[in-house]
Amino acid sequence: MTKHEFRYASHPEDARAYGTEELRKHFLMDNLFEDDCINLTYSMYDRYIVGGAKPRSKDVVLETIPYLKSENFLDRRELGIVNVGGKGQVSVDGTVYELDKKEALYVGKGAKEVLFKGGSEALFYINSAPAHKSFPTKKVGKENAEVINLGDAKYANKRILNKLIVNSIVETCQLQMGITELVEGNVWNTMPAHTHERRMEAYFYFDVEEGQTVCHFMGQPQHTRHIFLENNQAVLSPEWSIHSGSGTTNYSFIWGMAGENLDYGDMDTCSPNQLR
Ligand SMILES: O=C(O)C(=O)C[C@H](O)C(=O)CO
Ligand SMILES: [Zn+2]
Repeated sequence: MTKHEFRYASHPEDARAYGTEELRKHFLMDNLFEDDCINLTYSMYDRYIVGGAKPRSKDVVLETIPYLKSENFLDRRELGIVNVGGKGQVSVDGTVYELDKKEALYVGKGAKEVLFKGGSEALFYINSAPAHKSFPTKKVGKENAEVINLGDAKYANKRILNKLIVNSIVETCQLQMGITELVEGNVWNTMPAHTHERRMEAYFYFDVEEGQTVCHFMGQPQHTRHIFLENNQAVLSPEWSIHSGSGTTNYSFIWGMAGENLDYGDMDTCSPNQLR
């Protein structure tokens, strides 16, 4: 069963007035994984879809949702999947792909059936963006990732960034996805923070130790707000917003984005002491 929610986009000046509940209502996605379901949030930020598939006692098929007005989910879209649970399988039009934890699958526009195989402990995190062209479906294993070491233990932000679905590895129309892993003893991601008016972004936090939390910072650099996230929760980052976080432990997160360009390095960075 494929369930869906809808989120409008917010003007940054309106978002400044949001309190805790409104911030959570508009930006947080806290119910991604439900047994034998696919839970999707369709956002008006670049019409990006964020979701999760948790097949357990049966196979689960990605169904079209009313906002698409298309016969199949991928008639006019592309899809990125990252497994954050135990080893699992995804079948695309009958071809089966094995995904270990932290491995990704890109599915191009035009695929008719995406099926998440039941009977495993897999948890599939999903991002999707509109697509104008069909690129081949491709698995991106750990060995294919582009790995970058970032940060410094002195600033508590030492982390390993794994580019997975980026155009140097797999051709896509808009979608870019990857995993950043905080090294033990480090807690700050994406600090110095940045915005990119050309692209929206979504962050999904996982491998957060039980009982711990991540404080995600958002908002315009001069008007920041925060949302606390638990394990396996995601947050939308509008094009005008920073997206950075600090945990009470180290953790990992998946970043995914879409918009005007495919240039990962296109960021407007702000130094920590410029933030308000
Ligand atoms: O740790 C980081 O820094 C990131 O992972 C940054 C994200 O990849 C990002 O925000 C890309 O725009
Ligand atoms: Zn970013």
